[in-house]
Amino acid sequence: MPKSNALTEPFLQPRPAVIKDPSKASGEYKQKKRAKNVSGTLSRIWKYLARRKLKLGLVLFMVLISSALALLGPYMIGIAVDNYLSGEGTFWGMGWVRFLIVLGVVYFLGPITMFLQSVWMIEIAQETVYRMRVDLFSHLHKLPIPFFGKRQQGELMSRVTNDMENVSATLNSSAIQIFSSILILFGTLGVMLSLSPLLTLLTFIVVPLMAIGMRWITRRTGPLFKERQSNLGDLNGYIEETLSGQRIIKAFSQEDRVKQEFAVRNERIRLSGFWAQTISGMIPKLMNSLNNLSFALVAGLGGILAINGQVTIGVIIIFVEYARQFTRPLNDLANQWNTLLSAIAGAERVFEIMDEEVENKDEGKAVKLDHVEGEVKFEHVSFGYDEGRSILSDISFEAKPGETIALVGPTGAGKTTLIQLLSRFYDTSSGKITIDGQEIGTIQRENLRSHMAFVLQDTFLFEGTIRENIRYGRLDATDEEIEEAAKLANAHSFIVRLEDGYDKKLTNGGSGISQGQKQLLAIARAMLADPAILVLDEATSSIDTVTEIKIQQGLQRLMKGRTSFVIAHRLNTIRQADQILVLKDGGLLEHGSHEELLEQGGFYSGLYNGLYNGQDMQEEAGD
Ligand SMILES: Nc1ncnc2c1ncn2[C@@H]1O[C@H](COP(=O)(O)OP(=O)(O)OP(=O)(O)O)[C@@H](O)[C@H]1O
Repeated sequence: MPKSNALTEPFLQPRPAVIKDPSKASGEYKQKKRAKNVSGTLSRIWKYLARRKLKLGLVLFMVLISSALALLGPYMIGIAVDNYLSGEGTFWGMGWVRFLIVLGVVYFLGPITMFLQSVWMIEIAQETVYRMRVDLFSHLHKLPIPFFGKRQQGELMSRVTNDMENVSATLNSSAIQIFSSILILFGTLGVMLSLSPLLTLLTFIVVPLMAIGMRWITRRTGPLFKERQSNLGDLNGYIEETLSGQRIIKAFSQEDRVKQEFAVRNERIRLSGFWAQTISGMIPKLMNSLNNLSFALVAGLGGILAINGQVTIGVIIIFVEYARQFTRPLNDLANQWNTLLSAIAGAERVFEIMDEEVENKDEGKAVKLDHVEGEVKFEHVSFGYDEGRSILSDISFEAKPGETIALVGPTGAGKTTLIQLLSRFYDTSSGKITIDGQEIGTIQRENLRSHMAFVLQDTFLFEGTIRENIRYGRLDATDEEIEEAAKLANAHSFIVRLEDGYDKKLTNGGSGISQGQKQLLAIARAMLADPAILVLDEATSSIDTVTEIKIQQGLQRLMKGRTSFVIAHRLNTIRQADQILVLKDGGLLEHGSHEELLEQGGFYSGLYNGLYNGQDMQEEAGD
């Protein structure tokens, strides 16, 4: 049996329902804003940042310089005024021209250092987030199928996009701004105290008022912003749901109802957004007023102190400037703090995924099979998705290389589950499954799956050309091999009739081609992969007779010489199978060829002789 080296089609889990209201649907979403382990998360972010230690050092150096320059400018002006008034004529030992030049340099260098620190920090931030994104994405793809079964797709998406974006934005500016704000704040305080403790006290008298005012406002805006976020999530979920359910909405003429529901959700955002923005818009006004109050106090009381000779005019000028200056970092700190906390929470959510155990964690000692004949054995296999609920129990059978095994049974009997165990998307609870005598638990998962191909009912096509989609079966296949596979699969004739032939671009999961054509492509893909073991889920949807015949022919060629497991719906397929496994309630009820089972006169023969009069065996079995 030839060997393939690529999985032909991911064994898709059914798409989880879209979150209607993320704040309700997932407890996790609610906790999103707060990190549980801030120091642990910060140290992990640091590990990424530390790769650019040198540049980071430069950034910090620039922050120090720019903060020092921000303090120096007003200080120099104050000194100059004092020295001028006292008629000293020199300023720090300099003539006024030199002094002005130095002052000019101080004010000129300030923005330059800020520009440099910001550009370098953006570079570090973008690289850090780039690496984190790469790690997260590659980790996501190593996670086992059960992980995806338990998670909301939208929620996972939001971690890769929103949370990463949050981290990115914060690293870009907030982190450095917070650091610089703290430096300026303490620097200002230090210089002020050294000049006049009394004036410092006067200047800072407004700080508690600011704190009280800010607290009053944020207490009101906090819940409003949260509500707005949650409403936004709700609206996003609704838009996603209605877009993916477009056909159903149109088919049931639900457009008006959908519009009304959208309007209700949209209105909720408008209201919460209005109040959140209006109340938070009061912050700058409050800050401004208190700033002016501080200015008046320093100017007025400072004047009295100056008359009494306790401080100089220059010192008052320095204080007036600083008073204006220190509210900015205070403001920044208040603004950036929340952003920082939410970014840490976002990073934590990203790391949470990275900490999930990967599928091939302990595969170091696992074997790799270069060649597979296709002998498959199930020995007393039992399994349950959740503890305490058995789905398959004590299944035993043997498939010889090249045989076709039809899986028959009512809906929910466990046919898909059996296939999932064979491809090790899930591991058995007890018993063992072997391929060519090798227990599958001891084979590297990727290697195991490379010997299998899947043709499922719902063919998944990626955005790209038809050629690329077939090549998914084996990435190193030549164009000739792709065409050869398409010919064998009976897909070639329809492909060449398309406008761009093999180069036709497929979008939206292959919206431009029919269901039957999609299946032909899936067969071509599997043909190209050339696996020893094949998994087929026969389509139940009705396809026109000509295409149906083409699919059947393609499948016959594909199955030839390969061990094939078919979740069979067509009587023909079932009749021709070497073995039929009749599953019922998770157990192997009957097992044998079509003739043997008819002779047994059991469930299968009952189905066949009595109930069966249509096309779909599984449907009848379920009734
Ligand atoms: N990811 C899962 N987690 C929990 N239970 C599951 C999961 N997938 C399937 N089940 C349950 O396992 C049982 C068997 O499902 P399975 O999909 O194997 O049946 P099936 O025979 O393939 O049905 P159908 O013919 O309808 O596709 C069902 O009761 C189903 O609810």
